[in-house]
Amino acid sequence: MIKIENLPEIFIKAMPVLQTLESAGFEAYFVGGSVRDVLLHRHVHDVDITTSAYPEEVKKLFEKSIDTGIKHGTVTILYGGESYEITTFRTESGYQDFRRPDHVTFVQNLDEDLKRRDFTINALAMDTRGEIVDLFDGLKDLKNHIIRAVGNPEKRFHEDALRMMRAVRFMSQLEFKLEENTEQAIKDNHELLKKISVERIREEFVKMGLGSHSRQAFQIFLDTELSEDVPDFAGKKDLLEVYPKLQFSPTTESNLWALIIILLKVPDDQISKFMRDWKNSNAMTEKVERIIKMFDLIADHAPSDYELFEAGEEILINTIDIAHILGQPISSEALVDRYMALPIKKASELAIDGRFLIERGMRPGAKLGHTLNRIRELVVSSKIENNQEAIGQYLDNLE
Ligand SMILES: Nc1ccn([C@@H]2O[C@H](COP(=O)(O)OP(=O)(O)OP(=O)(O)O)[C@@H](O)[C@H]2O)c(=O)n1
Repeated sequence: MIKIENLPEIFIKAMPVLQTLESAGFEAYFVGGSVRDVLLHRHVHDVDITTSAYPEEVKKLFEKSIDTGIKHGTVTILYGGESYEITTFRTESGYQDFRRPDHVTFVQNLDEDLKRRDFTINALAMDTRGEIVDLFDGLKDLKNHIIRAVGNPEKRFHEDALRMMRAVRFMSQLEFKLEENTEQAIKDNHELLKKISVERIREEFVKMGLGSHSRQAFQIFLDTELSEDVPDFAGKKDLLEVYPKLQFSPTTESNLWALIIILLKVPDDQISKFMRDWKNSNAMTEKVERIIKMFDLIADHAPSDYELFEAGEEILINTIDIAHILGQPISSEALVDRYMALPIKKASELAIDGRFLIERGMRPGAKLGHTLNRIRELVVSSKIENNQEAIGQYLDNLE
C-alpha cells in the first residue's frame, strides 16, 4: 500500500471534512485529479471528495452547503473558508448538458465508483491516512506516463464521449503517451464527439493547446480523427498537419485560436463565424481578430508608429509570438523597442481630451472627434510634443 507523507496544505485543510464523514460512519476519500497531481508532484488546485453518504446525509453534517447537483449526487460544502464538492459513490452515463451527467446511479462502494472513471490515472483514491487505493494499476501508468482507459475503453467513451478529448488534453498537459487500445477505441468512436456540447469540447481543446506537449497531442488529435468531429475542422487535416511540426506551441488562448485560424486559412470575413461556431466570447473574438490583422499587417509592411500604437502592447507581443511559432522572419526586438519608445502608449496618456477642445471653443461633434484623432496621431508619431502648450500651438496654427 502506497502512502503519501507530507501532504500538501490543501489536503491537510480538507482532512477534517473527510474525518467528519468518517466519524458519522461513512466512507470518504479524495479522488480524481487531486490524487493524480499530488503523486506527480504537480500543483493541486482543488480537491474532490467521494463518499458513501447520500447528499442529504452530507448536508446534515456541515453547517453551510450549496445544492450544486443534488440529483447527480453532488453537494458543495463550505468549510474553513474553502468550498468542497462532495459526491456520493455513483456511476453515470450520458452527458448532454454542460457539466453534469444526465443519468447517475448511486453505488454501494468505492470500487464501483472508481470503475466508472475515465482513465486509470484518474481512478485513484486517497484516504485520511494518505493511503492510496489503486484498483486499476493507475500508479504503474502514472510511473510509465500512460493514459489508459479504465477497463473497456469503448464503454468508457460511450458513457461520456468527451473523455476522448480529455485523453489528448491529458497527453498534452502531463506529457504522457496514449495506450494502444485506448487510442484504437478513439479511432473507432471519434464520431461520438458530435453529441457533445461545443463548450465542453472547447474547454478540453484549449487545455490541450496550452499544455506543454500540445504538438504531440495535436498529432494524436489528428491521427485518431477527433479533428473531424469538432467545429469547422472536418476535411482540413492537410492544413492542420502543420501544427505538430511547428517550432513552438502557443502560450495564450488568443494565440491558439489565431494560429488555428491562420493554419486553416479562414478568410477575414469568416473569422467571427469561426469563433462563434466554437462558442468563444465576443472579447476573445475581438482579440483574435486584432492579432490576425496585425499579423497580416506586419507581413505586408513595416508598421508605422501609429499602427503600433493602435495594436497596443498585448496584441503586438501576441503577434510577434505567432510569427515566431510560424517561423516567419521578423525583427521582434526592433518592433518592441519602437513600441516602447512611443511618446504615448494608450489613448488616455494624451495630454488633452475633448474638454480641452471644447474650452477652446470647438463644438462637440464629429469634427471634434476627428481633430482629437489627428492630434493623437501626430503625438504618437512625434510630430507634436505631448503637452497642452504644444498641442495648443498646433491648434492655433490650424485656425
Ligand atoms: N468525463 C469525465 C470527467 C471526469 N471524470 C472523473 O472525475 C474526476 C474529476 O474530473 P475533472 O475535475 O473534470 O478533471 P480532473 O481529472 O480533476 O483534472 P483537472 O482538474 O486537472 O482538469 C476525474 O479525475 C475522473 O476521475 C471522468 O471519469 N469522466
